[in-house]
Amino acid sequence: MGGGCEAINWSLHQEARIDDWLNFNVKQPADPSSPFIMLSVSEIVSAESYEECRTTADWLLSNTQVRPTVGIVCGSGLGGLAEKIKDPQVFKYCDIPNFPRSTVHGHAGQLVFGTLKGKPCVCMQGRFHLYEGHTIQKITLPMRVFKLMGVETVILTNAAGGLNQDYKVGDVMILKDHINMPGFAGINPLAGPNDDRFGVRFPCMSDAYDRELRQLAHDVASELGYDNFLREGVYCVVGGPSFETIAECRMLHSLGADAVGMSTVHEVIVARHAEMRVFALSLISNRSVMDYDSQEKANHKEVLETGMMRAEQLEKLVSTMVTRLEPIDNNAF
Ligand SMILES: O=P(O)(O)O[C@@H]1C[C@H](O)[C@@H](CO)O1
Ligand code: HPA
Repeated sequence: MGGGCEAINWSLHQEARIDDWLNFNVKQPADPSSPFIMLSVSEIVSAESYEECRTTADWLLSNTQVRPTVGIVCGSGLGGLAEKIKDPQVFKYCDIPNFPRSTVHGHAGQLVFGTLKGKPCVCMQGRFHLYEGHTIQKITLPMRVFKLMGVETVILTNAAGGLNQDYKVGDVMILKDHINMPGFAGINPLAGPNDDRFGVRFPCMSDAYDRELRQLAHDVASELGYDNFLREGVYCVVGGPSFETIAECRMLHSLGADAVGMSTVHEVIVARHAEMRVFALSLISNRSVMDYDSQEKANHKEVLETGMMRAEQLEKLVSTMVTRLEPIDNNAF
């Protein structure tokens, strides 16, 4: 291939597709007077990402009659929500073109289509994390596939450590905002050339967590009698997989974070870039260790156990919210 593209191990098929792409997009610039613009591999890959997402969405839509308007992402130990989906059609991630593989215990690794209280849904039973070694484009690919399948609202769940000292294990925190620690080091799913077919170059994140959906969650939780364990706060994402040190927990709390986790934010950024509504909640699976005299130790077993303990209420909360979701009026000003 031409200069400017580092040598990487493309398959023959991919090489052929890239040559086609280069011939179409680079060797014949739209404006003949313009100089050749040699794209780096990352630009080719990001341009490929639209094609990848389109291929994946078309493959899924050709294998199910469901046309989902709601997308749900189940975090560690929270996959039970997918069991509530009626008339489920299940696709294992390993069978879905371009989908990564889930490798974390507590993440089933399958996509479930069906209806939740009559609403057409698609549910990720298991998600992907940077610490598994996936690229940030791969872990957020499902969000773009959701968009291309017609999803309007994304509901994300995760398990997180409680930095806020008022939080107890088993509390549920509605996310009102996030702190993207990896983002400060340039690790952002939107880094690289922007694909206008998904969204704008500089998307706003100050309204990432839909105010109406947060209010709906509070209303439903009150009706269900969940007020005693419902919180609302700021979620901070870190890379993981090691849990945070005491100094890190103290720092993150001083920065305004109420909970710390290893997921969700990257998906939210891509979902908002594509102008889908976002609602997210954290199950506080453990209290972050903030005191050098503490004997507590964060561990994944405790995360999964807390998920099982709170699963029923979380499923009830989310499924009831789904029944009350109004379709987005695309003509509304
Ligand atoms: O997918 P989530 O964010 O729920 O998974 C949490 C964070 C880590 O991946 C893992 C740590 O126990 O659980
Ligand atoms: N830190 C980071 N991620 C987590 C935690 C935690 O304490 N608990 C569950 N996921």
